[in-house]
Amino acid sequence: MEPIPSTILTGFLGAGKTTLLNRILHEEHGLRIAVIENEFGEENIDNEILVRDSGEQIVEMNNGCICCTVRGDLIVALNSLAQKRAAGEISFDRVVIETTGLANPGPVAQTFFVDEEVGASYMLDAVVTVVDARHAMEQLDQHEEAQRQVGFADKILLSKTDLVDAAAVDALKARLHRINPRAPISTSDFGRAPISDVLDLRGFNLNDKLELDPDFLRAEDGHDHEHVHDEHCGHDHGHVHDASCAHDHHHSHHSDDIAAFVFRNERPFDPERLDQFLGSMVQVFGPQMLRYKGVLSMVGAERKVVFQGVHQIMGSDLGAKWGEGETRGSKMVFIGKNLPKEVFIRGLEQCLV
Ligand SMILES: Nc1nc2c(ncn2[C@@H]2O[C@H](COP(=O)(O)OP(=O)(O)OP(=O)(O)O)[C@@H](O)[C@H]2O)c(=O)[nH]1
Repeated sequence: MEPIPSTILTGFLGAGKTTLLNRILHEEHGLRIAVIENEFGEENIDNEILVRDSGEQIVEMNNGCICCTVRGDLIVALNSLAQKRAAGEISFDRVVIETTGLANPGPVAQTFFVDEEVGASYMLDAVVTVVDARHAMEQLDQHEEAQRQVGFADKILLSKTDLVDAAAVDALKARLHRINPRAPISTSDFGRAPISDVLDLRGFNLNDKLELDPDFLRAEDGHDHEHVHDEHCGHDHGHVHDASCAHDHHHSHHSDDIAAFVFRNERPFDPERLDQFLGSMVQVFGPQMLRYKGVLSMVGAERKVVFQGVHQIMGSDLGAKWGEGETRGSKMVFIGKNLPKEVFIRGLEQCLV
């Protein structure tokens, strides 16, 4: 049987996850979605909001979606859903797991790789993070979990953009982009986001498209974001724009613990050396390595190698053939907490032929 595509929906407290799910659960889209509320033992308020007065653990919605509450182990819940599905007791095509606002999505994502039964029945499609445009700046300043949720994202949805002005949205987008240059950002206005922005993103699939904004790469090459902000804002604090300017100003100087860096080189890698190096890096820095992904050129290989990982768990696969006339080379992006960029870059250079 084909593995069931699964989406992890995360976002800080009150970001708008339930609002988004509620819309998905009530919309006619022809998809049969099982929603898992991953509350880990807490009293589940969300489930009551979603399905209203029903005491059932699994509730079928009239558009075919299923809502299910997990008060314990996510692995047990996923396996039990898969068994019921295989037995023909319930029917659904995909799963959305809503994590609690304070959750670190890492362990939830790892469930798909570490548990064999879950791995056989499900395929992690993407981590989708809802970011509250009104409160995110403060949340990112104060809560590492908020940064982590952004760092893990394969897709970011901005909620509550109706409550802030365009300049604040731009400043937030720039910051989110610095934390996670991989994740495309779009908006979810009271949960109104196209379903294609939430499901079937294939963010976790190994493919050889490593989307990176060229501006980000340029910035990495030496441009200083902070200065761009300064010039833009000026230092005139008595100005009318002061409120939002001072805000940007303050945040542009804030360095998030969770950040990304990129490695690029046109020389091919020696696979053995690279394997050894990455193996030892995940041993040491795995807990800080939220997400990494790359398209690599290996010496003597006709095909691209695509690799990615979450913390200590790494995987790689053969990608497409290098095109004729295509410039061969590798690019990798690492998103993590306080990662020693220089150590990674110098180490990776040592693995080149
Ligand atoms: N103005 C505005 N309010 C929104 C938007 N999206 C959600 N909200 C409101 O934000 C509040 C929190 O939304 P929820 O969907 O419950 O957020 P959540 O992420 O599920 O919250 P937790 O489960 O507590 O982490 C609700 O009052 C929503 O109506 C939006 O786009 N604009």
